[in-house]
Amino acid sequence: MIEFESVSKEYPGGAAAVSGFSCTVPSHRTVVLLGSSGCGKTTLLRMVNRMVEPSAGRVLIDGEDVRGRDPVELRRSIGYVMQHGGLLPHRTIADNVATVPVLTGTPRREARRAAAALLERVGLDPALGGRYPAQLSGGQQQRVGVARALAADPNILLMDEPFGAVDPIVRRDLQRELLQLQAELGKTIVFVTHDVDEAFLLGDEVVLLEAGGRIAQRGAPAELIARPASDFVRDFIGADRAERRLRAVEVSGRRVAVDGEGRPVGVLEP
Ligand SMILES: Nc1ncnc2c1ncn2[C@@H]1O[C@H](COP(=O)(O)OP(=O)(O)OP(=O)(O)O)[C@@H](O)[C@H]1O
Repeated sequence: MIEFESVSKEYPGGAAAVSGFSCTVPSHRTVVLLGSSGCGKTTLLRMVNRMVEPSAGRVLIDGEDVRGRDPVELRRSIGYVMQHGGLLPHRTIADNVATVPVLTGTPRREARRAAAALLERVGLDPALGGRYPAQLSGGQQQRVGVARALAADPNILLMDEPFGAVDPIVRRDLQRELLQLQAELGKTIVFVTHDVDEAFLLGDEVVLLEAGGRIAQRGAPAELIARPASDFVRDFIGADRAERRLRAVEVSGRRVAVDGEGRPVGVLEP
């Protein structure tokens, strides 16, 4: 469990990036921090592994203030996936994945073997382990980023717009694979995105942020749709989403759901 207790952050010379943010991320759940650029999502995420120190308030992991933890050891114990993969360009894929286990004492050969299994787990051919990051597609690099974050078998995964830089089809694949992985692994995940659909697909709970890290609303995706707490929430999640009425039409023997303007939104199960 991760607890943010009234955390604030003022960067030198800047306005408050986050003020008085409180939130609990239950163990084995995915909480998505959703909001526009600059609302403080990354700042909040990085407070968990002490890449950012709060100006006030504290962050607890399983009841323990992270300030009492050695930052290097803390970072190695938490998986972190960045938007552009953050892979080391001059190391092979296998070595990128094996970096933290090797640093924490796993013999290199064993770490490489584990890396190959992890690559498979995230849907990559383990033979890619011998390549360098630049020899992989963007989507493949993101998968490696996830494998690397999982390598030390952390309880917590921090994911900062991990699928933001890939095309919509690959993005969809990565999202589904993450759901599958999470169903198997049950990590405690904090996932940052500005994409409403991604947040609603992945989040057990969504925390919608306004400027300055203020919580506009938090809840299960369906709650945000059913009862948006303000006009801001209504607008952010898609002004018409809550009001959109769907109806079914018959097309080539299947029932297709269409919205009020006749746009198809999906096929209904028989
Ligand atoms: N190292 C820093 N020094 C000064 N100001 C910073 C620093 N990092 C972030 N900020 C400012 O703090 C605010 C919040 O930034 P943050 O990166 O947390 O937002 P974000 O919601 O993650 O945005 P994005 O989606 O664009 O990454 C912004 O106004 C940003 O300019």
